[in-house]
Amino acid sequence: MLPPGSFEGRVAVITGGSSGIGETIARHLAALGATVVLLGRRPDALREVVASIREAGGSAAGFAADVRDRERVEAVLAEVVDRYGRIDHLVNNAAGNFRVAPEEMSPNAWNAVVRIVLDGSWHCTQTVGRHLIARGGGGSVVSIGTTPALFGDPDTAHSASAKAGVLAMTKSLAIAWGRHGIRLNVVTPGLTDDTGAVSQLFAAEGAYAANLEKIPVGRHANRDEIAEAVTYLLSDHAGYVTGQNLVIDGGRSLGIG
Ligand SMILES: CCC/C=C/C(=O)SCCNC(=O)CCNC(=O)[C@H](O)C(C)(C)COP(=O)([O-])OP(=O)([O-])OC[C@H]1O[C@@H](n2cnc3c(N)ncnc32)[C@H](O)[C@@H]1OP(=O)([O-])[O-]
Ligand SMILES: NC(=O)C1=CN([C@@H]2O[C@H](COP(=O)(O)OP(=O)(O)OC[C@H]3O[C@@H](n4cnc5c(N)ncnc54)[C@H](OP(=O)(O)O)[C@@H]3O)[C@@H](O)[C@H]2O)C=CC1
Repeated sequence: MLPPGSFEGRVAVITGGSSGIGETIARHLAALGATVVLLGRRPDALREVVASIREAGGSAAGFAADVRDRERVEAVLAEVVDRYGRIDHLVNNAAGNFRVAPEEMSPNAWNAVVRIVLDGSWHCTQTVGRHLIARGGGGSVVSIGTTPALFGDPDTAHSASAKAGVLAMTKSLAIAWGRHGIRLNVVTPGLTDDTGAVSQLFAAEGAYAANLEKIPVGRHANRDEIAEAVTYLLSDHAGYVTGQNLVIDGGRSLGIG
């Protein structure tokens, strides 16, 4: 969608870039000329995706890091700046989620998800933001949201609450850092094929088909459709867009709100 070379000379960090939507975002950014840096917990998964992006002619590196670990996040991002001289873009994509009734959720279960989604996004965003401000500004951040953050979901209150926090963080920092030329936005996908969400949340018999029934356009999203929106919002073509939430759910949430 974007002209070739749109991210030439840029460095983009993608958390959870070793699978699902994050992997596809990384592939799109690399194809548009960015050096992509992937963060995730599993080194083998990172190695595989990095090798495949390089085979396709892209520039990529992977760092094993749990985004909940502030010290590790700071150390990795400092190493990225040392190695490449800059970070221009951040995609807060790493997430954890599972279905559990709120009255049955243990404190650890709540924390596991909130610390990945909300704390992890904060650790990465503040660290990258400080780098961007120190270098004189510019740059952009996209965080991946979820429709339950807007409308609620009884089975994923931890994820919905954390993602609502990420949306509020995005709007707050968009105001704070606008004068530094730093833009922050959210992309909120509906259920997207070939991702952890499908296996993690829609594995029960009939759940995937039942969800399909609720979508006006009659199908689930594909990973490229989400990645294209993310690359647009990260790019200079979206230079006047900040603090916004782009919902890409085939009309699923229409009539709910
Ligand atoms: C429309 C679609 C929207 C999609 C949105 C998405 O985000 S899709 C993205 C989908 N992708 C992913 O989710 C991929 C990444 N996901 C993950 O890594 C794991 O699912 C994680 C989030 C649990 C984190 O792992 P970890 O190693 O840090 O955690 P841990 O194993 O140590 O457990 C911590 C606590 O949670 C408890 N608990 C766990 N499962 C369940 C359950 N089903 N039921 C109840 N509780 C559960 C567990 O018992 C423990 O509590 P306890 O017993 O101590 O009181
Ligand atoms: N797929 C969908 O239908 C939808 C997805 N979303 C959102 O899109 C994003 C991607 O989802 P999806 O592609 O399904 O996810 P996947 O489960 O396929 O991938 C999640 C990625 O995040 C990484 N990750 C998880 N926990 C951590 C952590 N603590 N630190 C670092 N990395 C971590 C995983 O790597 P590793 O395990 O190696 O750490 C993996 O690469 C998420 O933010 C999700 O909430 C929103 C709505 C719908």
